[in-house]
Amino acid sequence: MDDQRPALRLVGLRKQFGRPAVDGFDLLVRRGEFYALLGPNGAGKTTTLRLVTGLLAPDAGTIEVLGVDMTAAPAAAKAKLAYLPDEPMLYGKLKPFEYLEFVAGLWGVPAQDAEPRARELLDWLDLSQHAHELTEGFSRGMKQKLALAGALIHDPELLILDEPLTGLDAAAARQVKDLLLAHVAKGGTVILTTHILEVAERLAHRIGIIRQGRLIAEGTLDALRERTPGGSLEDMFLHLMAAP
Ligand SMILES: Nc1ncnc2c1ncn2[C@@H]1O[C@H](COP(=O)(O)OP(=O)(O)OP(=O)(O)O)[C@@H](O)[C@H]1O
Repeated sequence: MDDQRPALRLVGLRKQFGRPAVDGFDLLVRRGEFYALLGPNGAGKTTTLRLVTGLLAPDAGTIEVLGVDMTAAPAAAKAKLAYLPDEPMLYGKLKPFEYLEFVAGLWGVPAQDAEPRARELLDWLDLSQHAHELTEGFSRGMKQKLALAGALIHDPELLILDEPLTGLDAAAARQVKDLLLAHVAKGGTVILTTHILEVAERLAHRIGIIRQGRLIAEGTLDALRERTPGGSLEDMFLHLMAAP
């Protein structure tokens, strides 16, 4: 049955650029999970997300999005997900609503569905008062929030985000976190990378730690903490990074 399929299954995923960036990555994320991927700079997090979202082709391994194979059926697999890159691209000459209409059109969302959804997202992210401004004048955080709205406009089942909270002020970070939690509350799946351990601690059902292109530890916050008795997630993370 469709519902039994994981949101994401990676088996033996590999990609190298001269040297391995993703080096035999296995991962299983269930539907309705909030999964945080942590790892030091250069560990392979962004490359993994770019493989998963079909922006890069793997050298080896399989990627299954809600049961659909990314290599065999890329269009069907991509339709089930949305990707928010760490530096999203907007079209500066569009206003927020025009941008969302444009993205909705790319996904084939009918205008009568796209319009109320766009308004709801702009309201939620506190961007409605900027509805008549061109996005080229937006601050970095405002652009990031609008890009998130664009990612959500076709109501994807799986939402994949690369460092979505970096550079946001406290209010914006709260709006984005609430939106992600709402996505999970209605049955969607969220996978994000973050360097902010507190985000992983507070939001994620499970946390995966990646080092040198491999998943080296994974579990709930409590399960991971047991690996470093008395320690915090930060202690455990630094301990794992320091291991030979
Ligand atoms: N297009 C590319 N060409 C060459 N090397 C690349 C390319 N993309 C990534 N790499 C290399 O792959 C490795 C993993 O990079 P990646 O960006 O996936 O790491 P990351 O975990 O996202 O790091 P960060 O936390 O700094 O964003 C690095 O050694 C990086 O230099």
